[in-house]
Amino acid sequence: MREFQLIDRLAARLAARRADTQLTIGDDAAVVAPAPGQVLAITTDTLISGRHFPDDTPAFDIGWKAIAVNLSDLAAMGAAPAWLTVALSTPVLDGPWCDDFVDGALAAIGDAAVDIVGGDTTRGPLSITVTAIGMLPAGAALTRAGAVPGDVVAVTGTLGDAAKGLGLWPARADTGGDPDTAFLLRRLARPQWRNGAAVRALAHAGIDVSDGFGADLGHVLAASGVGARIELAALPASEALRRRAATDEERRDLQWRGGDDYELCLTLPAASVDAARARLDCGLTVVGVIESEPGLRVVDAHGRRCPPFESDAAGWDHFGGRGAV
Ligand SMILES: Nc1ncnc2c1ncn2[C@@H]1O[C@H](COP(=O)(O)OP(=O)(O)OP(=O)(O)O)[C@@H](O)[C@H]1O
Ligand SMILES: Cc1ncc(C[n+]2csc(CCOP(=O)(O)O)c2C)c(N)n1
Ligand SMILES: [Mg+2]
Repeated sequence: MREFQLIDRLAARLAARRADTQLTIGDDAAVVAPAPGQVLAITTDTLISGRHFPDDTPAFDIGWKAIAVNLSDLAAMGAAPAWLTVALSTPVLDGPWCDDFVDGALAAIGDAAVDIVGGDTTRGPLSITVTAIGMLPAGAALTRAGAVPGDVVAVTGTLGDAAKGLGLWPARADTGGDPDTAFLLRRLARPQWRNGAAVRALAHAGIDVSDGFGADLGHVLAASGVGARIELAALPASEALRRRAATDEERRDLQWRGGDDYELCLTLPAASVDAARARLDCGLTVVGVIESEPGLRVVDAHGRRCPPFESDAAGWDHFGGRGAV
């Protein structure tokens, strides 16, 4: 297949759904019309084969993940997603692979009113860069800087599943029939972006958990100039992770520093938690409280401090720790 055959094929599959998409794939740039009074939230994330997903990941899952991680960043800002561009670098133009990739991308969008309005296609090592644009009312963005003492810290869904899935990936041929393993692998391959826009007005601060819960919460604390007390035993874990983690220590470590979860970490008044939970379809678990004293205080079920979890070197860093190799 040639480059322009691919683009024609994409254009045929990606008809605009939104009335405010004025010009989509096919020209030098897309043209979109944000609603009056709304501001745009813009984010971009690259996925590199072998670094963000195993080299032998199916095309559908790569398409899914490339979209989901970007929609997760918009969710963390409380923005309603609207437009995406998808830049694909690939060593070969393989029609069925591209069809599966687009199937996965569209599945990650689901029934959200989001248009893929453009992109780029080049030959090179497999990597995908998505830019996502969302809308929200002026002045209403859910930033990392809004946490205030007395807020509770809450997290959607469960933590640690994707990191466990990554550990299980190499032996999946032997264990793929096991439902817990299948669940954990799926959590890695197809992260679910959360409906951050629905809870924007209830929360004070938000971030999505990509690098690890401890590290990403640390970004909120630093930006807000506050600290937090977190109860390790309160971190939400799936039944699959509870069963598949060899020890409680392994489970806690994966939950705290695993990354790739794409859950939302929110700070909000305790009185708003039930309302926020009712607007989400994924659970929302209170794991701690924001305090005025800077720093992270992590306690176990007996109220004892857990210093290893308080280190700020816990998360994924492409140029340090686990990410440096
Ligand atoms: N090369 C770059 N040029 C300009 N800004 C950058 C660059 N890399 C990161 N940033 C900005 O730095 C901030 C933090 O980026 P970071 O990638 O850590 O956040 P994130 O996108 O939420 O995390 P993740 O990539 O794990 O999803 C963002 O505002 C991002 O736009
Ligand atoms: C093959 C393979 N090796 C390692 C990982 C783990 N991983 C890679 S990037 C990242 C943080 C988010 O990335 P970014 O900060 O670039 O958004 C994490 C947790 C993976 N998913 N696949
Ligand atoms: Mg983020």
